[in-house]
Amino acid sequence: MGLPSEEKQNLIIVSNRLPLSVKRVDGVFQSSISSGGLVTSLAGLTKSTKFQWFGWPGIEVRDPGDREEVSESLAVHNAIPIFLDSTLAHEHYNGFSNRILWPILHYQSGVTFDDTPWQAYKRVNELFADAIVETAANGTLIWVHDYHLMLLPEILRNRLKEQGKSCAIGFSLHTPFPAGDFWRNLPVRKHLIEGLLSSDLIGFHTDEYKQNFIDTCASLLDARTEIPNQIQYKNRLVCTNKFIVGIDPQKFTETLEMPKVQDRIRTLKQRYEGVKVIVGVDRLDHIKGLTQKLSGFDAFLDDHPELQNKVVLIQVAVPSREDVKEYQDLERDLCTMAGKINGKHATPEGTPLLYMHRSVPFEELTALYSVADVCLLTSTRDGMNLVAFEYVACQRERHGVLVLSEFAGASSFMSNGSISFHPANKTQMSEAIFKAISLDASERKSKYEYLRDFVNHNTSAKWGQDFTEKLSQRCKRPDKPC
Ligand SMILES: O=P(O)(O)OC[C@H]1O[C@H](O[C@H]2O[C@H](CO)[C@@H](O)[C@H](O)[C@H]2O)[C@H](O)[C@@H](O)[C@@H]1O
Ligand SMILES: O=c1ccn([C@@H]2O[C@H](COP(=O)(O)OP(=O)(O)O)[C@@H](O)[C@H]2O)c(=O)[nH]1
Repeated sequence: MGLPSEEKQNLIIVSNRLPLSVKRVDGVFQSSISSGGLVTSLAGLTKSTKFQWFGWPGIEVRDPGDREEVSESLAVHNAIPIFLDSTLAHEHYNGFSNRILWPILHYQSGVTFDDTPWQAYKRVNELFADAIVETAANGTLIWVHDYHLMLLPEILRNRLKEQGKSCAIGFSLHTPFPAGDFWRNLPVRKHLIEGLLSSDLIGFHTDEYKQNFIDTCASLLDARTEIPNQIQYKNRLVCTNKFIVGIDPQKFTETLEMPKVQDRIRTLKQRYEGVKVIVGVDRLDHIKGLTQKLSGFDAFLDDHPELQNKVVLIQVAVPSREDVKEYQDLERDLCTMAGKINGKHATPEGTPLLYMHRSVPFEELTALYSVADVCLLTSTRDGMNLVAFEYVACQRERHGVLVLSEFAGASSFMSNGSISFHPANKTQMSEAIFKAISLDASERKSKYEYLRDFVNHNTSAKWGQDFTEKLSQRCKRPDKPC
């Protein structure tokens, strides 16, 4: 299945972050793979679908010659940079997207609105539209991703019309969409929803996020929403649906088979012989519930003195959004907590917590997933959480246990094969960890098999095919009910 081959050539993907982030080291441009689940999910599509990927390269490049050099190096990966000056990029990405919009989408209170970053957000969405309209041809499918670009569908639709072009526009939100009154915290909420409603198809990770969005359209804009998955607004019909984002499980299986990864697995197994390994991999972000995780682990160590030196938590906290004060404060708090936990529970034989504040290369990550008996994910809210999928993809041998917060989007699909808990309840977290390390082999196997089938079925390739196929149908029959 998937798009007919001529349409595969004609897909544009747009996200704030490109798969490669560019840096200048000693005057030379270098690119490295970007972090985070959005890049993982879209990169997983590249095997099955051909597309051009527009986004911000992560660096300011002013000189035209330099811009050409960066563009050429990214073109090899079908990536097209949209250059932004650093103040504008900062206000858009850190100022509005990550200090205002991101917390509201994740039910965090106390957000203060400010007009300067909002103006930057609008400007960046316009600059993205300008760049895309240049390249898009009549009939191109344009698939826009995430909260940094919520105004883009409307601006794009207007610009394309001015140029006499007609393209189907799809939008996927990678975060939750909040329920009830929460969205009201944002004074510019109406602009953003209207921006999205110029799409033909809007995708969410779960039914809950989709329904929250539909309810907001009805209450805020008086849009007609009686027919399931359908929003009628200003004479346009917009379809919404759940599309399950995933990973490329084969990439993990193949990496695990590499001799050097097998060597690394052997070394780690020897190092942790007789010790239960719990792994956590999260961007350093409030939504990942990292302070809750460390408190819960501390409670677990208090509750089980008999397990001293027999359990270790290896927590990878991937640096993220480091220019935002709230993220800097969180980093400091975590460092302090990690020190206190080890101060309290360490023995001459070792420390129970290994806290790593850095990125981990992919091969090391797969080895780490593979040797872990438990994966502990404690998100207070999380669009999906692809780490949960990745852990399962590396558990063919061990049948390790996923301990997953009920607030991760992934929990709506994976709760049957995992141990679910409320991240604000450290007693529950401690009990969940204990249960995970105590499950017998047959219980672990049946949970693993359930999750394996889910992860192998819901791949990133399938996600991309399902969405683009639906979008292409909308393009041909825009008035057809969803
Ligand atoms: O681009 P960054 O600011 O470095 O942040 C990384 C990404 O974080 C968010 O990821 C989300 O998408 C994942 C895949 O759908 C999902 O599993 C996860 O729950 C989300 O948090 C953000 O939405 C992306 O735009 C960022 O690129
Ligand atoms: O050093 C690392 C460790 C992990 N990841 C990847 O970051 C993604 C995290 O995605 P998830 O959906 O769990 O959350 P997000 O960070 O997007 O909110 C996963 O694919 C991880 O493999 C990464 O980019 N760098």
